[in-house]
Amino acid sequence: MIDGPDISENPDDEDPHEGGFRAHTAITTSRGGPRYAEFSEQVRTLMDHARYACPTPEMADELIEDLKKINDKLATVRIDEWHSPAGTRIDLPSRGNITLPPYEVIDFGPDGVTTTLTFRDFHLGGNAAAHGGHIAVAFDDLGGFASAIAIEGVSRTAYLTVQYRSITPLNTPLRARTWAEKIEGRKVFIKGTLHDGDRLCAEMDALFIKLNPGQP
Ligand SMILES: CCCCCCCC/C=C\CCCCCCCC(=O)SCCNC(=O)CCNC(=O)[C@H](O)C(C)(C)COP(=O)(O)OP(=O)(O)OC[C@H]1O[C@@H](n2cnc3c(N)ncnc32)[C@H](O)[C@@H]1OP(=O)(O)O
Repeated sequence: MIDGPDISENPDDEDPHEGGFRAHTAITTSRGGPRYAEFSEQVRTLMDHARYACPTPEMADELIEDLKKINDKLATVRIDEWHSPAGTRIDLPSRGNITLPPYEVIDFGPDGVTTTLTFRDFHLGGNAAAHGGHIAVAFDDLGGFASAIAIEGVSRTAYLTVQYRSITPLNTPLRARTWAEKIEGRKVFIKGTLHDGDRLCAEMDALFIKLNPGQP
């Protein structure tokens, strides 16, 4: 049975994973410890710098050694996707998922989800503008979020189209809104907008399908 969010801090307390998708959306605020937010921020900053860095060959040698050490350390604490902090820490930008453009939820409910979304240096597409693919990534997650709220269940994206209306700047707090426009059986039609102040940057039109119990 697909239910709403599961309030659980202890991974052992959670329902077992059903089918190919999790049956409950875990809500956690302590996984990864009190400094997990700082850890995530350091990873994002690393990606920002890496995007623009041009190391000398000597520095590349050093960086490779340093990064190897960090990767070896991280490899010792890898766990499964259902219990990792990334994706479940609802107190952090984008639920602690560093692969997503960071957003902070301002409001969510039956009318949809409103967030402040900031594309970083590593989301560069070209000419100081955000990459269109990253904009679609943000819409996919925020569309899935709005769908989850609307149907109180888990859905997958069947299609997602983005109209890029004007340049989306980096390092600028933007306003993203997604909402369910219509629900027909398992079909959840989601709309979204992305604004820089009053200026419309992009619009999204998507269909999410509510998953059947156990459906991957
Ligand atoms: C206090 C704070 C609380 C915070 C709480 C936080 C909550 C946050 C919650 C959540 C946030 C996370 C959000 C993440 C979101 C990410 C989502 C993704 O990226 S998903 C990965 C990409 N998508 C795929 O990989 C799908 C691949 N495709 C499939 O698996 C299937 O095709 C699927 C499931 C989409 C549909 O398959 P079928 O077998 O279940 O259903 P069939 O029968 O084919 O379709 C059902 C209906 O939909 C229509 N349909 C299906 N696909 C369509 C399409 N592409 N275009 C138009 N219609 C389509 C069909 O014609 C049918 O319509 P008729 O019922 O006959 O009217």
